[in-house]
Amino acid sequence: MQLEVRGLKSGYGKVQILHGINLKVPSGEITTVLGPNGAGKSTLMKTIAGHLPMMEGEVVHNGQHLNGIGPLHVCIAGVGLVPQDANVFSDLSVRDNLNASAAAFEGAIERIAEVLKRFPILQERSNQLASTLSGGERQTLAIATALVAGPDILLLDEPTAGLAPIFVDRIVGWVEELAQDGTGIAWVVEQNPEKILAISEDAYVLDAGRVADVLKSKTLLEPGRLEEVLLQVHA
Ligand SMILES: Nc1ncnc2c1ncn2[C@@H]1O[C@H](COP(=O)(O)OP(=O)(O)OP(=O)(O)O)[C@@H](O)[C@H]1O
Repeated sequence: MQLEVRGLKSGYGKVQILHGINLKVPSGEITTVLGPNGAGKSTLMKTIAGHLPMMEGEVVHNGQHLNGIGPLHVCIAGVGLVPQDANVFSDLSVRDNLNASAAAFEGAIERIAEVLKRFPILQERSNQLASTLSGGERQTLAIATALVAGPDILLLDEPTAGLAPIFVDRIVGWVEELAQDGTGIAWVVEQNPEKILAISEDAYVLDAGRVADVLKSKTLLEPGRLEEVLLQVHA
């Protein structure tokens, strides 16, 4: 089981941002996506998830083509996205955010209990409005609402950005567990790269809408190597 992206081109209106991306997200592995600001990492995640139309290319998951089926059907097919921003309903409680996500997916109501067990902090705060959660709690809720849909591929767009180290460690730990349970993870990484590279298999380096390099993530943990790779794409 895996997600495969072939020759993907997309952008905003007539402005093309991605120029033929090839990417594999195998199940049970964490695949990182790195690159400078504006390289197209979020655009890639949004396009795979069906939030942006593709101009060309294919997204195939377990043999099913996801092109043009729209975000809800991409989720139903088993590919979930945790976007960088606006990833929870602020005016709803934690519990109602989970219920709202569950409403669209078969068997999802039963998964709420599993998800709350995985994230006890959300259980404790189930009646609290999402707008009053801390940044780390809100990101946890965003991940939890994606999990309620029962994805076997999860796209994470910088879920640890700006979080306190304790939440970074928790999220890294949870995502590692999800991968061990068989979920394929694509993780857009900017902050805390070392923690994520240490548990990831392949790293895709994006630059100006193209894949500049595909490396074994652990090689980027060698002193100075990550900086070197990112400087090369800036050159
Ligand atoms: N809604 C939009 N309309 C038009 N252009 C956009 C839109 N969103 C992003 N872009 C442009 O697309 C390009 C890629 O942006 P994207 O957010 O995908 O990059 P990124 O690699 O995720 O960057 P960052 O690390 O800063 O989040 C940028 O030039 C950006 O200005």
